[in-house]
Amino acid sequence: MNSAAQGAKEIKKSEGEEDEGRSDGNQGGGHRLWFSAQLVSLRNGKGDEKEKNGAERREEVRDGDKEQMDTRNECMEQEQGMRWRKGAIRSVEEWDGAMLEEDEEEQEDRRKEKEVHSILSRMLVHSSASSSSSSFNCSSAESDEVFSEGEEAAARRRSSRRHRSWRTFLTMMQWSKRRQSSWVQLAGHQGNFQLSRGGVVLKRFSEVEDACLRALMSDALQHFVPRYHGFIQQDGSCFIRLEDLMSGHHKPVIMDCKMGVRTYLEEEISKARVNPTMRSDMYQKMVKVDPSAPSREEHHQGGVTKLSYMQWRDRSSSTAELGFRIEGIMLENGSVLRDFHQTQSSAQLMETLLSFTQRQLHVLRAYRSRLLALKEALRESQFFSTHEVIGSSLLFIHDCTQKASVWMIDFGKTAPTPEGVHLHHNVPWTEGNHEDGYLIGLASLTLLLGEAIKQASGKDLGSNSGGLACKEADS
Ligand SMILES: Nc1ncnc2c1ncn2[C@@H]1O[C@H](COP(=O)(O)OP(=O)(O)OP(=O)(O)O)[C@@H](O)[C@H]1O
Ligand SMILES: O=P(O)(O)O[C@@H]1[C@H](O)[C@H](O)[C@@H](OP(=O)(O)O)[C@H](OP(=O)(O)O)[C@H]1O
Repeated sequence: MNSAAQGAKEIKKSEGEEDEGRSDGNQGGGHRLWFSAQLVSLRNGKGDEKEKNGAERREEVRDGDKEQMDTRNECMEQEQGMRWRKGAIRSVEEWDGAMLEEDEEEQEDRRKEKEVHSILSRMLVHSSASSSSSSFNCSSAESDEVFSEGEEAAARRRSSRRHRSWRTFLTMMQWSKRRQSSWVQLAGHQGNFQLSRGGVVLKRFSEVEDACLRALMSDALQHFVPRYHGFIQQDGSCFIRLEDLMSGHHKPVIMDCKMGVRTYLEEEISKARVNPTMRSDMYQKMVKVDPSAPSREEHHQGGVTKLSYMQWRDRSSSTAELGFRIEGIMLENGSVLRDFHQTQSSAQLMETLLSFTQRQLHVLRAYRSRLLALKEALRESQFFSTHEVIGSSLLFIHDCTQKASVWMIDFGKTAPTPEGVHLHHNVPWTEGNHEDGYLIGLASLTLLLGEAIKQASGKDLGSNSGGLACKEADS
């Protein structure tokens, strides 16, 4: 086969793989559809839902925006003044009663929670009152031996009820465990997120991010960004409401890659020049990773400027060189790895990608296809051509089913380019040119995934079987 034919075959294959990769995105779309329908229903006060197409959904976001305009200014004021309560993630129970909108799924969740508590209390009471019940005899055959004939019918009923209760209890505990353990904040400012329900996460309001998400909902990139559901005010704080990208995944395996050749804004350079504030927390983080990193003066002061810290982070990781870095990974068993500060070389990164995907070819291919599709969407995107994308991440998510997808998140430092500046996104940054190097990072990741696919093709152990030892009902 000549190389052109081979190329064509590769492209065809990629398209097929892309379908696979998108199937998750589409499922996300299905979820979005459902969620939007709930919002419409709440607004119209109607129970009957109609499926809505993409255009209608976008319109809905705009309607929601109109309704929320009154509180937006207040949120922006709060953003300036509010001191964020560190570690403010609250439990599901504490969040109860606090949501502005409670949809059917939320009501069902609440009902299940109450049932779990009531079954649990009943069982504990029963268990302490009766020694025989402590072993939870579930077999009716065993029960037959224990009960006399006269009591048999009632005993059977009791036993069967107990059996059902126990099974329901186990199912609910599994459900409860899944709900509580499935969400993780892998990177970023801890305490920035709150648990929510109905496939939504709440993130601390930022005017910059709010503006980006609004624009993105009708951009060519919309299928690569979590659905934006506007913002809410809660207990005096404002949150943006985002589609929970982990929702619907069973034991998700996730990776956060911060994109671009730099993670600081050009204005942060000017700020550091005019008013160089020493940060002792950043100095501590720096010496923990590399005691020789601070200069003699910084050691003496026990502090570094934020700019100096950020530049060191970019240089000592793969950011400056390859245009992205790994911020964190959560494995299938829930363990979280965040120590990638000095993961810098292509070899280290590829090894990490192979471990993260457990060398599963279908996962590696789905990720690569999704990145190729993202590249296309970025080419068409009006948003991308007019914004400097700094500190934004790609969130990779897969699980033991066939789902694997990549999403753009975190637009807190993404700003419109200054008048007259046109970005290429794939050329080196020099101060004043505002280039972010986003496409350099995307190309590096795509290349590394390609290499990983080659490596895994030789040594793949179980790509067709789903790879990970993960069953739907094993939790
Ligand atoms: N829509 C989402 N669905 C599921 N998880 C999310 C979503 N958005 C963010 N996360 C999780 O939260 C983490 C941090 O997200 P994000 O980067 O937006 O936070 P941040 O505090 O703004 O970060 P930074 O401090 O780098 O600006 C991600 O790594 C991911 O684990
Ligand atoms: O990842 P690390 O090494 O912990 O360092 C943090 C990271 O660079 C964040 O991007 C940055 O927040 P911004 O991007 O929002 O500036 C934060 O600054 P901060 O401490 O001033 O919030 C740093 O501490």
